[in-house]
Amino acid sequence: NFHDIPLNFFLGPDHWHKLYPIAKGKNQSPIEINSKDVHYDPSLLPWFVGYDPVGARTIANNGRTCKVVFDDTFDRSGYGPLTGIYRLRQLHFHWGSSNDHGSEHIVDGVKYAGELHLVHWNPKYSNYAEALRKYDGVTILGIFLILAHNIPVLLKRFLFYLIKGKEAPFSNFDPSILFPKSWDYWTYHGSFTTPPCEECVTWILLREPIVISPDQVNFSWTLVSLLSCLGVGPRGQGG
Ligand SMILES: N/C(=N\S(N)(=O)=O)N1CCCC1
Ligand SMILES: [Zn+2]
Repeated sequence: NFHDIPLNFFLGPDHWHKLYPIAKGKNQSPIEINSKDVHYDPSLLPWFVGYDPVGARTIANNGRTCKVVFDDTFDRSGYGPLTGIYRLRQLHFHWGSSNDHGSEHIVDGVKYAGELHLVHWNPKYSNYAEALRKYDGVTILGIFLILAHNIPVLLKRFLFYLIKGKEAPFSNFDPSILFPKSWDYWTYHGSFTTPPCEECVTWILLREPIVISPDQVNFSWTLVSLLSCLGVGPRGQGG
């Protein structure tokens, strides 16, 4: 619940280590990617994904972001190129108060307007909580967002429709429809970017950003979120 987040969280990253010592670890995310320091690794495989749209369960506004939760009780959705198939658990967005910042990772000094994160965990562990304690427990797919003019206002409006702290049914959604054309990626080993900050994350960051335009946000998301709040959400063929 929004109010359960300890005050420490709101005091910002410099204070997180008081509750989460790992926040001062050596593999903390986000990082800045400098193209001149990136090494090509021929052993890395192209990555693939197979999301079952029926796996989407709810959409919620936790007061800080919009989060879509998926059914991760069995191998319904997964992706590589890591060892084994990781299960999609949730996706969420990061954005700023204007289009010149908002992403968590920075590329050659560029802050994108936002960043979409798809959080997956390794089912070789018995559950998500155990996966958080393992080096190869979690992988997060990060996609940079370029927002057309005045999108932050529209995103805030979208969040407004998802009444703060309210969760609404949401299904029949395949996140891969949001993916860019190129699936070229950078990868590194890091952590969650907010508490608990565990260093259990293999990051896969797509080099090509996606562009979100007002009509997309203003119409589809708002409509979907409104319908979700009213419990009407997209379901199967019924739409
Ligand atoms: N920081 C996080 N995800 S992120 N921004 O690193 O993808 N999370 C914290 C709790 C569950 C996900
Ligand atoms: Zn995130």
